[in-house]
Amino acid sequence: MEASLTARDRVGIQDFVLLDAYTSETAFLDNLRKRFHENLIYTYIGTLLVSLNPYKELDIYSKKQMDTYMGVNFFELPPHIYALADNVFRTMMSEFNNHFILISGESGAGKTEACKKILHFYAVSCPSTKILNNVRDRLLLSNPVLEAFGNAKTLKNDNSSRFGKYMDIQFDHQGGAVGGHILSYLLEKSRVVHQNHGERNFHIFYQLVDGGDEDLLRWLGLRRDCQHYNYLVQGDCAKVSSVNDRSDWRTVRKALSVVDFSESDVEHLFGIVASVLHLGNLKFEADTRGYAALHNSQEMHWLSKLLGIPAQVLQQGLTHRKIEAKTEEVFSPFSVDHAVYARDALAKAVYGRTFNWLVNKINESLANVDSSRKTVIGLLDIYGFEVFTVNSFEQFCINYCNEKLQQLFIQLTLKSEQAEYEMEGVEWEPVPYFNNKIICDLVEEKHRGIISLLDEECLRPGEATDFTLLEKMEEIIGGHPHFVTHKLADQKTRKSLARGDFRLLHYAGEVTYSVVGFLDKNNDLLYRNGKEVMQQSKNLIIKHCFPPSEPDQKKRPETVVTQFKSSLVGLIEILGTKEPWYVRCIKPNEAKEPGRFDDVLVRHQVKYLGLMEHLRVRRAGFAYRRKYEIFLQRYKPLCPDTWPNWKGTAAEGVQVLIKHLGYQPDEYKMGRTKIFIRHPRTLFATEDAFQVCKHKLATKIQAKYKGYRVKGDYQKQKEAATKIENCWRGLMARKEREKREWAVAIIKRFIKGFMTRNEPSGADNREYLSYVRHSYLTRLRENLPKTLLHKDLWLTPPPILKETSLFLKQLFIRHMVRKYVQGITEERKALVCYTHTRIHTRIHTCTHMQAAVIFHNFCLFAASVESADQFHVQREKRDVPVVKYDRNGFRPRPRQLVFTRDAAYLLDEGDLVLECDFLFEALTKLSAIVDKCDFIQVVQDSVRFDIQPGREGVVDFRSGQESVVYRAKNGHLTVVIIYLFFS
Ligand SMILES: Nc1ncnc2c1ncn2[C@@H]1O[C@H](COP(=O)(O)OP(=O)(O)OP(=O)(O)O)[C@@H](O)[C@H]1O
Repeated sequence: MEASLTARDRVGIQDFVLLDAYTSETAFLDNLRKRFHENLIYTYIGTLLVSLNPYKELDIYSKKQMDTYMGVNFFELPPHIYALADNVFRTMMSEFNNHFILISGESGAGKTEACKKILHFYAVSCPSTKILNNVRDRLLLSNPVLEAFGNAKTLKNDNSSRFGKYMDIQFDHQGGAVGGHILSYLLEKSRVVHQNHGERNFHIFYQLVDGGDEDLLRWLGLRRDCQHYNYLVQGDCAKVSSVNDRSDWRTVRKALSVVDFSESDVEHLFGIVASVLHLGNLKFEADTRGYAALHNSQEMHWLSKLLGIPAQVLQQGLTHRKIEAKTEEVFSPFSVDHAVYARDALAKAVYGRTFNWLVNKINESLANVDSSRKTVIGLLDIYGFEVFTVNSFEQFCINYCNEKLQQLFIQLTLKSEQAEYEMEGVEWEPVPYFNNKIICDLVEEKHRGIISLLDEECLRPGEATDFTLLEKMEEIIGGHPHFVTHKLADQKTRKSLARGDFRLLHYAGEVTYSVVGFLDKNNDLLYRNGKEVMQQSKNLIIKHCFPPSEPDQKKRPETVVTQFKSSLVGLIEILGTKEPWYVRCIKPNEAKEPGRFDDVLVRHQVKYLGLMEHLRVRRAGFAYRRKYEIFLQRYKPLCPDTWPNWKGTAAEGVQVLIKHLGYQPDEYKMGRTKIFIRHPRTLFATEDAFQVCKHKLATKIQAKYKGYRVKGDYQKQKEAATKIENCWRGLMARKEREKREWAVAIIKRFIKGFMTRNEPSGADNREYLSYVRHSYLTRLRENLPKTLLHKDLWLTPPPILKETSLFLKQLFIRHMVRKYVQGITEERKALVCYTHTRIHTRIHTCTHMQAAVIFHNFCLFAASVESADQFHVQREKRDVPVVKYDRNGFRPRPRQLVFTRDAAYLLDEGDLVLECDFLFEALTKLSAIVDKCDFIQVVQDSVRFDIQPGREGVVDFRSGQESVVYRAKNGHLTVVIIYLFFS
């Protein structure tokens, strides 16, 4: 409710308790009308729910709506029948006590619909198991059965309940619906034999005739034609557009099997329904003596068959009354009128008792088999106050019932108000209200009450009539302030009262009753032999309804009003032990039209439902009361000390808050757990202040929330990033470790391979050797000698590749030679060829003498010459390779002849080096060719030359066993063996 305080101007106030002008009927109506036009059919008076019949389907009863209301605080959502049902259920579950919901209102106001909505809510919201679903189905399906037998079309309502109904739903400790029990009150039996124009008999008759299949109708001796039956045509409206008898018949048939009716039960039940129709068609004619005689042998045949009573017995029972004298029984014949009366009485009795049997049968099916502890919610769907133009015995009973319920309401409400004040420690303030006990007493007081007087008149011997009853009432209760008759009334009032009327001033308003028919209806006489006839029935239901040992047969049966009074006492006892909840239904217009709000009609009902009275009681003390926690939670933003959080107790918080708001001491009271606010205006002012502050707060909260969300997102992202980083690092560390392990294994293998490199290839060194091989070959490829002259610079092989290296070297030299030769130009070839030929030619002519002249003093010459022959031969075969050397790597060797431009630049690039084994011969030949004997100087000791300008070098020549060149300690280049230097 708090949530909707804001919308109060547009849609009215959701709780009448908050209506400032709570004593004004007009203000009350205004609020109802405002809400009704917004399709808001529910409004509270505290916890009482006022319900306006919308006469149209509203989308407020869906499963979604049920879910919305389930488990939500009563005042948090807009008023709804589901809110009430849920609140009752939750209170029952938390307090483990019994409750009842009293649904009242005039005919067509929506009581039965409200009852069904509550039942549906429980069917959906309660826990469900197979067994519970079974009970649930029975509870739900008992409705169409009861409606078929107990409802009828009236002028006010096409589906009017013609009985009061109290239904207990039993719940186990977990909230599952485990059983149910139904009590019915005051079925309008007279409808069986008589209907006003525009009204119908009970639905079941039309359903059977219209919907029953051919075989069934044939078996029951019925025609498919309602017009054929006297009991169905008096209202002249057997067909109603809003009622589909055929489909309702199917529903009822199905429901009967769900609520445990056996085939035989169903057979007997419809046998009785058909019997009532046959009874209605019985016609009496006066015989010659003026006594009633029966002629419809056809109807009698079917009656006899369906009720299982011999036709003669039936006939006798319907046309004679049994009179018991002292020693014998005498049958006195009926007049036609008496016979008709007896027939109708029998029809009413049969139907009425069958209805009771039906209720009992349903109760058997709903009975809770488990005797464990259970709590109960009762639904009382009972007629509201009835005020017609002509009010009769029925209205008297109904209005009496409402007086009793109002009594109960006052007791329970005031009791609970008082209990609440006491519990809260708030001083009890007496509530000014009208106590209707005085009217209840007027009706039910022993010996003096209307009921007593009525019964007395019914039972007393002599000529008692409705008018003698009226006189008696005038005599005994004539002075009562709530009773008036034509005779007792003042001049002004008398005009509105007929002679046979009496008026009661009920708590809800005055009602004028016509005394005509009171005695008859109260007697509801079924002649004794009518009962005895029925006791012979073979129909099991009739047998059950008319037991042979009916208590005290000889005593007069209890009158209707006494029975009703006793059942009401029973009902009040049942209700008195339970917590009350109320639904008051209001009919907005007589035309059953949606959207039409008839002020006069509604005002009338507001009055007769006692809503103003109810509101007065509720408002007697304080208009508003709430738990401190709830109040503080809503209004704490209005005080800087309580916003955003109050650290102390809720009660202290509320105290601080209302001090800040400037509440005056007489405006409120602080209870133990609740704050009580006397006037709605105090609350509304607080609410208005809250609305103003709410918008500012909303902006703040929104900003905070956004910040919080962003922060939250950032925090989440950060956490995620840290997680990813950790994972990544872990992964990398794992990889690094694996890499290292792998490297260590490789290095280990390498070292082991190195250590065993000279051993034969095996597991330990296979890899290493392969690496060595690969490495050597790679390096070799990159360091191959560039020319033939550098062939000795061949890369030293590892031991395992010595052989391979040698082989490769030979291959390479051969390859180089081939390349060199291929690279010699034709010109050069010619030159080399010429030189060779000249050397070759001249060498033969070279004499030993010439050589001796040139090298006469050279010690090695002789040795060389000695081998001259051999030299000759070999010389002819050999080529003389000419090789270019680079400066750095070259050391002249014996048998090499270097042609250089300048001795100072020995072995400059471009010098020609001639290598030959027969050096002396070659030089002799050269000297012969140039024809200069002094061309060759043999230097024995040492020779000086310029290494570079200004820097002098010395070469010392020495003979020795082995030809060696080295740098001596004195820095001179020392050449051992034969060395010839020429320039
Ligand atoms: N909440 C509702 N929503 C829609 N229609 C409704 C509602 N309540 C009642 N009605 C309509 O009003 C009709 C009469 O309602 P209902 O039978 O419940 O009245 P009642 O008070 O039980 O009358 P009676 O005392 O004659 O049995 C329903 O058949 C239905 O058409």
